[in-house]
Amino acid sequence: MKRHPWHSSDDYSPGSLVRENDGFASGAVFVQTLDSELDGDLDDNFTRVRRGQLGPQYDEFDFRVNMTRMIKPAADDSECATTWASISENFIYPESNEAALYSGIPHPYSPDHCFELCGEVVCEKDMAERTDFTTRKNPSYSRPRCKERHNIPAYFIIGYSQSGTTFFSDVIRKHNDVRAACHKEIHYFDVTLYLRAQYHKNRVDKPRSITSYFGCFRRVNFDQKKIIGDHTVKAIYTDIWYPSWVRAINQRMKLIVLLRDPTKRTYSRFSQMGGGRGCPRFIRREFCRDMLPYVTTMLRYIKMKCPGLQPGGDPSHAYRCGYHYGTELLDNDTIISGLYELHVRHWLNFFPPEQFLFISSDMLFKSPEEAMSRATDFLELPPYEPGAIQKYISEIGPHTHTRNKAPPHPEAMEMLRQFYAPYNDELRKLLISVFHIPEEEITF
Ligand SMILES: Nc1ncnc2c1ncn2[C@@H]1O[C@H](COP(=O)(O)OS(=O)(=O)O)[C@@H](OP(=O)(O)O)[C@H]1O
Repeated sequence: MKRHPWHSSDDYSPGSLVRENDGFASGAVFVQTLDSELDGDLDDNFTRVRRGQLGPQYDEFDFRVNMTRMIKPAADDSECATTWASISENFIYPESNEAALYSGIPHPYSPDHCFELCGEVVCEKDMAERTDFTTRKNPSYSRPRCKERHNIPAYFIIGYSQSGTTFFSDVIRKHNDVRAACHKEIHYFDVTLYLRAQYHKNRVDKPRSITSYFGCFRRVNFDQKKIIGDHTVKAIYTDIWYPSWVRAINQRMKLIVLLRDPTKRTYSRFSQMGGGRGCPRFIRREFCRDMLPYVTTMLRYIKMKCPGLQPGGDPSHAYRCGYHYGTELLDNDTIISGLYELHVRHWLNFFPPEQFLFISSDMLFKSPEEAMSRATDFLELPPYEPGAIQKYISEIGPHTHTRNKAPPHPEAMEMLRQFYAPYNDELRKLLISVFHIPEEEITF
C-alpha cells in the first residue's frame, strides 16, 4: 500500500517515492530539492515555482503542501509575524474567494447537498425520501438506475482522534449486531474533490466515488438487523462541510464523540509525530525534538493566522485555520482540533442533540464496560454478553501506546491548558445545557 508522504512517515525514506513514480513523486523530489538547493528565501522559491522554472512536476499543490517544512520555530512574535506575512502574501488565498483556491475546479459542495450516485445526481432531499428506514437499524437506499441497494451507515464515530478511538472502534465492531466497514478510517468526505483526487490517487483502499464509499459497507445483509458505521474519527474537525455530507447520506445518523482532555490529546498527537514513528517529513525536525518550541510557535501562528478565533465565537474560524481547510501550510490542526466547543456547535447546526453521544475517554479507559453500555443503549443494540468486553480486550490488547515518548514539557503543557481553558468552559456549558450531561462526568 502506498502512503501519502505527509500522511505518515512510516515508509518514507528519501527517494522511495520518487522511484515509485506515483502521484506524489514530485512532492518528494521537491522536498529533497528544498533540502539541498532551495532552502532559502521563501519568496524566491515560490516565484520560481510559479514561473515553471523548476519544471511542471513542481505544481502549486505540491509546493503549498511542502512549504510547511519551511516554517521554522520562531524566536519571538516579531519573527513569527515576518514569516507569517510572507507566507500569507504568497500562499493564502482570500477567504472570500475560496473558489480561487481550487482554481477552475467547481466547488463540489452545492447548497443543495447533491452528489453523483450510479451516474445520477442525488440530492439530500431524494436521499431522505428514498431511504428505507423501515428496518430502521439498517438503513438502505435504492435508485432505479442502481443495480443494487446501498447500505448506509447508521452511526458515525466523528471524533476525536487520539482519544481512544481505535480501542472503541475495535470493541464496538466486535458486537454481534455491528458489521465493520471496509476499514476503520474511510476518510471519504474529508476533502474537497480536488484534494481527494490528489490524496487518494494511488490508494486503492480509499474510495474515490460515493458509490465506492457505499461499497465499503457491502458486507451487511439487508435482511439482517445489523448496523454499520463509519469510524473516520477526525470528521468532526476536518472540514466545515463535513456535517452537511454526513447529513446528506443519513439525516438520522447517530454521532459518537469521544472526548479527551485536549491538552493530553495534543501531547498524544505530538508524541505521535515525534515519538517512535519518527518526525514526518513535512514538519521541520526542530519541532519534533522538543515540545516547547512546537507549542510556542504554533500558538503564535494560530494567533496570527486566526484572529477571529474565540471561545463561543464563530465556529468557521476553527475550520478555516485547520489543516484541511484550504491551505495546508501549518500542522496547526494538532492544536486547533482541540477546540471541541466550536466543532460541536457547528455540527449542532446539522443534527439535533439527541443524535449525539459523548463518551469521556477517561471513562472508556477506566471502565470500558460502562462506556460500551452507553454506546449500545444509544445505538439501540442489545448489551454485550457478560464478560465479552474483557474477552475482546484480552484479544485485541489494551491499545495504549507503548512507544517511547518524550516526557510532556511542563511549560508547554501549561500553555496548552491556558489556551484551551476558555473553550473547555464553553464546552462544559454546552454539554450541560444542550446535551444534559451531568457536570461530574465532564472531567476536564
Ligand atoms: N484502554 C486504554 N487505556 C488507556 N489509554 C488508552 C487505551 N486505549 C487507547 N488509549 C490511548 O488513546 C490514545 C490513542 O487514541 P486513538 O486510538 O484515538 O488514536 S488514533 O487517532 O487512532 O491515532 C493513546 O494515547 P497516548 O498514549 O497518550 O498517545 C493511547 O495510549
